[in-house]
Amino acid sequence: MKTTLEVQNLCKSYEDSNVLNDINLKVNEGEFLAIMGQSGSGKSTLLYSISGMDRPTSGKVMLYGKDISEVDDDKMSSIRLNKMGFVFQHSYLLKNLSIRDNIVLPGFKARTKSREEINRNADRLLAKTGIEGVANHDIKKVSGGQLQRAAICRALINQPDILFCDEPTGALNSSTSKEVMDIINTVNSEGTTVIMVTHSAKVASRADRVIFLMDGKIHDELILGKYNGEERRTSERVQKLSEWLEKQGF
Ligand SMILES: Nc1ncnc2c1ncn2[C@@H]1O[C@H](COP(=O)(O)OP(=O)(O)OP(=O)(O)O)[C@@H](O)[C@H]1O
Repeated sequence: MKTTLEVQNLCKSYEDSNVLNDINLKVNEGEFLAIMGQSGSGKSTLLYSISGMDRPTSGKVMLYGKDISEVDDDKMSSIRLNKMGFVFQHSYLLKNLSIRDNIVLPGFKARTKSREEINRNADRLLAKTGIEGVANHDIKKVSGGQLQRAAICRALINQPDILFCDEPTGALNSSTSKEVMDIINTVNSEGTTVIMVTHSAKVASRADRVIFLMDGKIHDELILGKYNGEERRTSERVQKLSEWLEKQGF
């Protein structure tokens, strides 16, 4: 199995506090990894340090075998634009653009595909996420769930190798969360590697593997295997994960 991302001896400090301490982690191609831990345990710091949004203090981050921890800022921006997609708790869509224009923008910025191809990709993503009906709407005139679907489309417009998600359902109600997680599972089942930070056992139960951060280290991991959406198995996964989280003191 191919390794998409490998983290070697990663440490991250802010002034005099060590947030991450000698993290080693391999994420396989097509894997869905969830990162959990108490508030302040360093989950977002880990996500940002491995996705080039922030720099590790020491250690290496290898993307398909190439060290990206020390590339210059321009190269890192290009890697983020072309190889990585990002979804956060809030959609951060641009207010003066329509849903569709927000989605195609990173496609035009990347300058690797023709206008026609970018538009075709946008149409495919809008249909896949069920928001084609609001494509030309102002972002102030759609629901929170539709905004988050649009954020997922925008993250996928350049067909990234990895989708990084930081609390992607944190601002959504439970039925909208389920719909957004169904989309993320579909994207993953089509081959995109997903790395997601979440507080929620229900959301993390969609992942293949969950790691638990404590004291700046990976304290434990739980293998859940591929999610198949079947109701009974979903509740078994949540149950197994909740018991494991209880053991971690969560
Ligand atoms: N830019 C920064 N400067 C200084 N300290 C920071 C910075 N970013 C994060 N920290 C500190 O690093 C620690 C880990 O923060 P981080 O946001 O990664 O935790 P988290 O597990 O994602 O928390 P939460 O679940 O509350 O979002 C915290 O103590 C935080 O105060």
